[in-house]
Amino acid sequence: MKKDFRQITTAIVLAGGQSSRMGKDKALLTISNSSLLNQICTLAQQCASQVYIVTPWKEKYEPIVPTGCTFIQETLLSPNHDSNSPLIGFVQGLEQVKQEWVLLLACDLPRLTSTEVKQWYNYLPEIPENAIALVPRHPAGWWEPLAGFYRRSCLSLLKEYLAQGGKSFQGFLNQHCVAQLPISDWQILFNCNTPEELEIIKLELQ
Ligand SMILES: Nc1nc2c(ncn2[C@@H]2O[C@H](COP(=O)(O)OP(=O)(O)OP(=O)(O)O)[C@@H](O)[C@H]2O)c(=O)[nH]1
Ligand SMILES: [Mg+2]
Repeated sequence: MKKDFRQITTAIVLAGGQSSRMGKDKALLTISNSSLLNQICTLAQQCASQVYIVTPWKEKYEPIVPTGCTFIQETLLSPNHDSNSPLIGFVQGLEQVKQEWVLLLACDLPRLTSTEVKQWYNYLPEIPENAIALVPRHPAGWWEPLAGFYRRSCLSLLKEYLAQGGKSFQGFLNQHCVAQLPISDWQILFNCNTPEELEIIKLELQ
């Protein structure tokens, strides 16, 4: 019987950054009457059998996320900082995952659709056993790590990487066998980081 990868995939949504370029919390930005965090969680629920939201600020987001999502309380590792990093948030989330695959998503991807993500699943059965992830790679060479799939089993490699002083997804992914997730239209991964980018997206989607 054909394996249903959605049944063995947990989505992790990261919602813990400083939004310093935006100047206000990106997760709470509203486009077409719902917040970016609500939109990405809704998409995640349509694409995976379980949805985790990793954040240090559960109380702030609880009222705005769809029923059925589970919060993972992130521990801040440095008392001098209000946030960790996407990589550390991911590791803390991954520690709770029981399923074989994780669909990792940032909260600031307003053009991403569930239709697109469901198509990505078609590539999962094809990827080699030794590939730890299936992630888009921009033609210029960098990875788009916050919109892709990871094997749960890469947790030990991630911890090793952090223990050796590694900090970035780019550095981590460059060290390992990673399958490239084909993206036909890069606009779909448009990242809404600044007020100017928010204006563009509001004009387009509202
Ligand atoms: N859980 C968690 N998520 C994070 C953390 N840092 C960033 N993120 C998330 O990772 C995604 C992409 O991060 P960025 O676009 O760099 O967001 P940011 O760090 O808030 O924004 P800038 O301060 O402008 O760089 C967003 O969904 C953030 O909420 C973190 O320490 N913990
Ligand atoms: Mg971003």
